[in-house]
Amino acid sequence: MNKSNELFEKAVKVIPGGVNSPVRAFGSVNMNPIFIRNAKGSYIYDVDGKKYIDYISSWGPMIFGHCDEELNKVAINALEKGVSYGVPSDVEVEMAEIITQAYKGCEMVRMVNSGTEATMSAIRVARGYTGKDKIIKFEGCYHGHSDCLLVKSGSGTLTFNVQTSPGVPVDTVKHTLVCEYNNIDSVKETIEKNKGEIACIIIEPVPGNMGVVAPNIEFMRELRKITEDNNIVLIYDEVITGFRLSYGGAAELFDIVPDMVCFGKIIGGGLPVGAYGGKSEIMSMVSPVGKVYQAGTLSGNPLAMSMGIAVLNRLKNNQKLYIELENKAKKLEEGFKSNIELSGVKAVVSRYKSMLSLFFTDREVNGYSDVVTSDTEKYAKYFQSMLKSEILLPPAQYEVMFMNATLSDKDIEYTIKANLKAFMELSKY
Ligand SMILES: Cc1ncc(COP(=O)(O)O)c(C=O)c1O
Ligand SMILES: N[C@H](C=O)CCC(=O)O
Repeated sequence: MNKSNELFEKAVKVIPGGVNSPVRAFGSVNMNPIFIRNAKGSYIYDVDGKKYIDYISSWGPMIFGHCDEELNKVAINALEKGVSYGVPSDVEVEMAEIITQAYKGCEMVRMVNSGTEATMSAIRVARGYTGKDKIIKFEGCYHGHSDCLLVKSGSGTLTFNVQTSPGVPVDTVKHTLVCEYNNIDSVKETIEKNKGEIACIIIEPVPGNMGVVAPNIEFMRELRKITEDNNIVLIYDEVITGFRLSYGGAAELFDIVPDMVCFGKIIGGGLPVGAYGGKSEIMSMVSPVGKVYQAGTLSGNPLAMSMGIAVLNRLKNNQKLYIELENKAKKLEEGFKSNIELSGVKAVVSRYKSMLSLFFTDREVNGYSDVVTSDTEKYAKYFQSMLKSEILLPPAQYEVMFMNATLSDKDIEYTIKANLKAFMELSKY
C-alpha cells in the first residue's frame, strides 16, 4: 500500500471522509485521495514522491504558483512580528485601502476569515439595510456553506447530490429563492411574484462552481438594472473571480458596479481569509457603526493581511500577467478542442478568460441545465487517466481548472498531449 492510502486509512477514522472539505475526498472520481507533501511553482508532490502539474492551485489563491520566494519572505517577516493581536494593526488599514481602490463601488470593506463568512455577512448586512428578508441566488452557484445559501448550490453540494443540505431548517431557507443563471426572465418573474420583499441578489458573476459558465453580458446588465429599479442590493460573489480575472474583478470586465462584493482566496495569498464590502451607506450598517452584528477573533489576521497585500501589490497594474493567464487557458482550450475532434469524444470546453472547465456533453454550455448533462462517470475516468500522466485536475466535474503564473509552455504542451491520450482511451468506451 502506498503512503497516501496509508494516510487515508488513518484519516477516515478521525476526520469525516478523511478530509477537511468534501471535494478533496476524490469520491466522485472513484478513487482515494492523494496526500500532499509539498509544492513548488506549478508542481505539487504527494507523500509517495510523485510529481504532478497542479491545476487546483488551492482552488484559486496560488495565482503566483506555490512557494513563491518573495511571498515566503513576506510571510516570514510577518511571522516575526507576531501571529495575531486581537486589536487593530496597520496592515488591516493597508489591505482595506488596496481593496477599496481596486474595486469600483467598494467604498468600505470588512475582513473575515473565509469566503463563507464573507457571503453570509454580506447577506445579513443587505437584509439589515433593506429591512427585507428574501434573497435570490442562482442554481449551481456556490457561495460557501452558510445555512441560507445551501440551496440548489454548486461545487461539492452538486457533486455529492446534497444541493439542499440536511441540517438546514426549512424555516431558514424559506426566504431563499432560486433563479436560473443567464436567464433574466426567471429573475423578472421571481421579483414580480415577491414584489417589495427581496433584500438582495447574490451571484457568482462568472460561475465556477458548476464548472465554468460564460456570462451573457446582456443578462448581467439587465440584472443590474432590475435590482436598481426594485431597491434590491446586488451582491457579486467574487471569491473566485476577484483579482483573478482582472485586478478589478469580473465587475471591471463587465463595466458594472454592484452594491456589494465578496472576496476570498487570492486576497489572502493562500492563508485563510475573506472580505465583504460595498457602498459606504450599506457598510455603515455594520457594527460598531450600525446595528448589524458581525465579528471575528482572527479577522484581519496580520499574517494573512501581509501575504494578501504582497500578492495584490504584485497584481496591480500587471496587465501582462492577466493576459498571460488567459493565454495559458486559451492554449489549453485550443489543444483540448483539437483533441476532441481527433478522438471523437463527446466533450465541450467552457472557458471565460483564465477560467476553464471540460464537460462530457454535446450541449453548448450556457447554464445549469447544460452542465448537468455532462457524463460525470466519464469525467472520473478522464481524471484518473490525467492523474496517471501526472496531472492534477480538480477531482470533481463541477469545478474550475485554475491557471497560475508559473505554468510553463512545456507544462501546457504536456497537458495537451496527456489530454489526447486520455481522450483516446475514453473513445473506446
Ligand atoms: C464563489 C465562492 N463563494 C464562496 C466560497 C466559499 O469560500 P470558502 O471556501 O473560503 O468558505 C467559494 C469557495 O469555496 C466560492 O467559490
Ligand atoms: N469549489 C470550491 C471553491 O471554490 C472548492 C473548495 C472546497 O470547497 O473545498
